[in-house]
Amino acid sequence: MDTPVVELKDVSFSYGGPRVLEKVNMKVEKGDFFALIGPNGAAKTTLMKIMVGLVVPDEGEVKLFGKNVRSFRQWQKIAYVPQHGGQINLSFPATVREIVASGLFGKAGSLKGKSVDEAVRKAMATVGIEPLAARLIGELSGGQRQKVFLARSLVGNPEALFLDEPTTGIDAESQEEFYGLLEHLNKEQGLTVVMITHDIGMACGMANKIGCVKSGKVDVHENTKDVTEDHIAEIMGYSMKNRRQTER
Ligand SMILES: Nc1ncnc2c1ncn2[C@@H]1O[C@H](COP(=O)(O)OP(=O)(O)OP(=O)(O)O)[C@@H](O)[C@H]1O
Repeated sequence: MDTPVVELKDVSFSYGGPRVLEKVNMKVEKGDFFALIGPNGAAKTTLMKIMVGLVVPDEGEVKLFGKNVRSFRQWQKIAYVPQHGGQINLSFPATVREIVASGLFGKAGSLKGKSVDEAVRKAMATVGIEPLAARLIGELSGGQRQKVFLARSLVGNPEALFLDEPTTGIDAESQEEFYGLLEHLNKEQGLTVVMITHDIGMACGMANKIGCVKSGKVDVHENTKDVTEDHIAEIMGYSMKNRRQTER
């Protein structure tokens, strides 16, 4: 079997107070579409930051592609899209093309001139935003902006993509389109996807593994086709009212 993309062993973490994660053990395998779900404040974002090496756990071991997560070489293989694209300043006069190209920062290596243009063009074409290339990022709709962030994360040709609630605040139609893109990248191109979401329906329908984060632990469900939406909602303690709110 291939080396896992991410492997956590007995990982614990606190921000100074009580532990938000307690002896977490889990693996993300190559080709997984891994959905992380859980109530607000359950530590999903913290867990993802630990996976990509942005937060160092107090205890335990984190490996990315079998090596120490803090190794710069390992970071070259992944892309991380934080919530709201990392609170980018929308009044900054950057074009879509420039934002996508910024995804090559620190990764371009031997890419020069034409190769950079080609990589940027390819990433924009993959998510269907070529017609927006010269538009300013602040002029776009939420759904269009999410596609720009996705293109920026793909431009460095990552092996794994980590997305923190990428469809928050965008309309249902744009969400569907965005999930379709992710499914294509995962199934057709073998990209490993780890995604935090509040959309249980999507998680059950698309992911092959669901990690339920609650009370400092992560409960992983495989064969998600056998796991019903209601079952997951019950485990997570989501009321029907909450589910309707989060799925909007
Ligand atoms: N920088 C920080 N300093 C102190 N506490 C923090 C910090 N970041 C998060 N926390 C706390 O850690 C816990 C987990 O937060 P985290 O953002 O990881 O949860 P989450 O599951 O992603 O939540 P949400 O679904 O609301 O985004 C929360 O109680 C939060 O208040």
